[in-house]
Amino acid sequence: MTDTAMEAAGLGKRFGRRKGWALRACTFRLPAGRVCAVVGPNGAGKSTLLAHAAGLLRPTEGTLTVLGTSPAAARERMAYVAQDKPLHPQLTVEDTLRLGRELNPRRWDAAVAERVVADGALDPDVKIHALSGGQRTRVALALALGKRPELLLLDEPMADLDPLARHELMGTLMADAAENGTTVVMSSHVVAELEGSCDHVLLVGAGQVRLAGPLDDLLAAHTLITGPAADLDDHTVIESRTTGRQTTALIRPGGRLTGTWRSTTPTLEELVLAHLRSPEAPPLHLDDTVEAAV
Ligand SMILES: Nc1ncnc2c1ncn2[C@@H]1O[C@H](COP(=O)(O)OP(=O)(O)OP(=O)(O)O)[C@@H](O)[C@H]1O
Repeated sequence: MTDTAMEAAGLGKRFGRRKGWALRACTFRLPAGRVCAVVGPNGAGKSTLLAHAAGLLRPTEGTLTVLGTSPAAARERMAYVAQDKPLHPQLTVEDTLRLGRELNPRRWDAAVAERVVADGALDPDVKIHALSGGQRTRVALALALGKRPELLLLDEPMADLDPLARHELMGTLMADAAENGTTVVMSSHVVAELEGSCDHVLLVGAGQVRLAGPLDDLLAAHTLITGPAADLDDHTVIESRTTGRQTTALIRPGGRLTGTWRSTTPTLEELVLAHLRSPEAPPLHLDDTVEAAV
């Protein structure tokens, strides 16, 4: 078993010569056993990255390894829930789980798959095409968890779910991942919900990795300050807003903070929002990759 769940070195993807780069020069390392949030604006490259990890796309340049090997070689040991949750529409819920078992005879955990379906009060005899989007998500997650993956790739898994189902399924997912040491890589736009679940962050913007590392380290590297407008030249300013004489800024401190600033550690949401609003902010890698803080 490797201690690295996913590693990219100079990963780049271009869909056709006339298109721009969907991913470019992406270098990061994700240790095994982490719950990693992949965040970024629409079109940033999150799905493209996850599809590479799942072995559905091949890099134009650079490399991406998962579980210490190529995505193709690791296919049995990982599960991938794509954004559109492709399932066979004519199969019933029960048939779908049976297919999951037949396709994964050595690893299949019927108990967890059946529990996820039962928690949503889904009729096992109903056909997939008759399910709502959220119910289909539940079946897709049941299939993925039933596979007992070492690496679980989830592309916006919660987007279709109502808040209660989202809360309940996130709880199931996190408890299951913790119990089995599963690495989870999950893209999402609902950053506030990731706060209590993820312990690693990959922020992608315009195809590049802008923040990478353990959540606590990334938060600790930033400070949210409020106070009378003053010179911040000694620090890396990610975002700064001044109203009247009051400035609020998210910075990477370059030394001791002088002056009358009130300072706090940002939340994940504050960290992500500031970086989304400031696409020119310098990247920060705290994940042991060769690319150090720039
Ligand atoms: N099959 C494809 N053919 C051509 N271009 C593509 C293809 N898939 C993605 N792209 C382009 O690659 C870029 C990244 O897309 P991607 O779907 O990875 O972004 P995303 O971060 O997942 O976005 P969203 O948050 O909207 O789901 C976009 O510019 C998109 O148009």
